[in-house]
Amino acid sequence: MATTDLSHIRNFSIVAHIDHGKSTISDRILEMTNTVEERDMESQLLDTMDIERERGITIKSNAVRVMYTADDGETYQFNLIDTPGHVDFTYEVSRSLAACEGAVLVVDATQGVEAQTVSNANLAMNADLEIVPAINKIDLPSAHPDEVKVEIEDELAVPAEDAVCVSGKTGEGIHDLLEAIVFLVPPPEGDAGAPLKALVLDSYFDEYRGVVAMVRVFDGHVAKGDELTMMQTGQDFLADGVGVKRPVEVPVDELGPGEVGFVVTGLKDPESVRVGDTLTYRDRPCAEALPGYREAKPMVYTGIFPVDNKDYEDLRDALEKLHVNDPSLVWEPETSVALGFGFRVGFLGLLHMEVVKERLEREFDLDLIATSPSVDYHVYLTDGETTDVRSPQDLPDVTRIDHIEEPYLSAKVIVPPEFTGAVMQLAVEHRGVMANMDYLSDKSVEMRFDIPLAELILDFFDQLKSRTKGYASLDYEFSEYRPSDLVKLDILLSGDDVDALSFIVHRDKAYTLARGLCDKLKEIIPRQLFEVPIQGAIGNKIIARSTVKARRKDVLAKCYGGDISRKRKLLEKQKEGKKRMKSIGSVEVPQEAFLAILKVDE
Ligand SMILES: Nc1nc2c(ncn2[C@@H]2O[C@H](COP(=O)(O)OP(=O)(O)OP(=O)(O)O)[C@@H](O)[C@H]2O)c(=O)[nH]1
Repeated sequence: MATTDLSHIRNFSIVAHIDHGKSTISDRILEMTNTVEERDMESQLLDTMDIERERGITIKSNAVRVMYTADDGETYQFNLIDTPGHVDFTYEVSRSLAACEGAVLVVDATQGVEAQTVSNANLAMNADLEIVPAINKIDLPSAHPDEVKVEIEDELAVPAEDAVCVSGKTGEGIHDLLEAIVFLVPPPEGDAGAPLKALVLDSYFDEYRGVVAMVRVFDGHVAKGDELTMMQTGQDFLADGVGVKRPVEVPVDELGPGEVGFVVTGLKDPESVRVGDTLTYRDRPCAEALPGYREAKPMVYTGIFPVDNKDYEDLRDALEKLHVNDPSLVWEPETSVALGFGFRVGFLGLLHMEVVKERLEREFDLDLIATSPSVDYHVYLTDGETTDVRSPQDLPDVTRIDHIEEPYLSAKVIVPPEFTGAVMQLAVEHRGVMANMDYLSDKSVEMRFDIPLAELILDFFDQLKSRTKGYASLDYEFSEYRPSDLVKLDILLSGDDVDALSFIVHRDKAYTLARGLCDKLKEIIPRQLFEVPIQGAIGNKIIARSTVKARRKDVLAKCYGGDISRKRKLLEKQKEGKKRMKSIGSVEVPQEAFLAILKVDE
């Protein structure tokens, strides 16, 4: 396959608020351009990870080449880049946009503009992309596309006369959308004769081929056998192959200016290829590297420990491999008296944390325990020093602390007016302070408030959804560090302090949370052969307690001697349960106990 003339290439992303239908529209595009035979069509083709399919969400961006023969008779090469919609993955969206000239902005015709629609539209505009609005789900009876057009113009300042009305479900309007892409998205520019200049959009590790880099070529060409270098890391290598995804991998002779595809590097060290780096010729490098990406800053930290301590090295290895295609992941070793050796891992948000933990368990077959999430506290000591504390157990003794500062966010919630009271109350319960409130239209209100990140990572999002019947949408960004009256709450099991269960909390909430947590742990920790007192303490002061009563009977006592197979089954069941347990002193503690704080209803 030769490279395509620049005027016949269109590179675009599809961006939207979560669940507005990006993946469904991408599927229809693949189907209608015969990229995928109908019989091979499964839904959410671009969501390749199991977790993505099961949860119906997109986590990673994905780039696919589609050939489209337009009404003008010409065949165009579309490089379609699917992006995630959840606020945790905004970073991934901005990466994809750097490779495009246009963005299809999908807005659900029943929901209208939501918080992530606004921020994604802004990202696309800041990247100077041509925006093609697409109003989706017009097959639904509750669709109100004309009102959504007005919202797009008023709230996003994007002209909506060109907005295409589509249904990802029935395929209606998808043809018009493809035509709009041809006409509205500008073709890429690039110099075919210049030395190679390509942006690494993403990379992943393959057991057999080493690191595979997804790239967007800006100038020059790349082909199998080229001697290349990564400008940031200085890593040289020989291109082992180049190709495109359709969405299965198809080798091509070369990738030229404006094209998107993959380069097999053969490199075994995942660290040698960084997303955002510039790929060029070793002996004839381009004059300067592409701007690259802003580093993603982790917001949430948690301890991750192998259930079985001998898996520690495997866990480190797995983190290194995941890091190749998720550069936002950071970690450092952490030791816990209760859980042994593990890592303190930084994430972009709670969903990111869940996804990483699940990928580690599934893709690398590890049994893991995650401890309750924490933020990065700035602790000012009486001796004038400051220290960053990301794990409650690292908090210095109170006598050494002058004051503590915690990160605050500026949060934006968009809701129908009838829910403003509920949102305000929720915000106050989470130490939020209202900054302002704006009527975007008579159907939606934008509320802005300052709120500590630590509050948002507990159960804020779930509560927001349930108290607004799912109508509210949330977006947030870091604002500043502010002083807070924070204390460390310790949890003692049978009188022993369990470091992995302690957490940092605002003093005003310590009593309620301690009581809630002791009660929750009492439900979670199974009865043992002896009584287990659970206590919550600040320093030496016990502020809450509960007790797990002793178990009276042995499981086997149920089967009166004879039936051996039944006996074996019961023992096996018990063993299965044990795998997910961790012995803390003499107490068997299940995995959920370490995340119980997320489930305490205040
Ligand atoms: N009725 C109807 N449902 C649709 C349409 N498009 C998508 N859906 C449904 O809306 C839900 C979300 O669609 P997705 O394509 O997964 O949304 P997404 O924007 O890719 O979501 P993320 O990848 O998680 O950000 C799914 O249940 C789809 O079946 C449509 O045109 N009509």
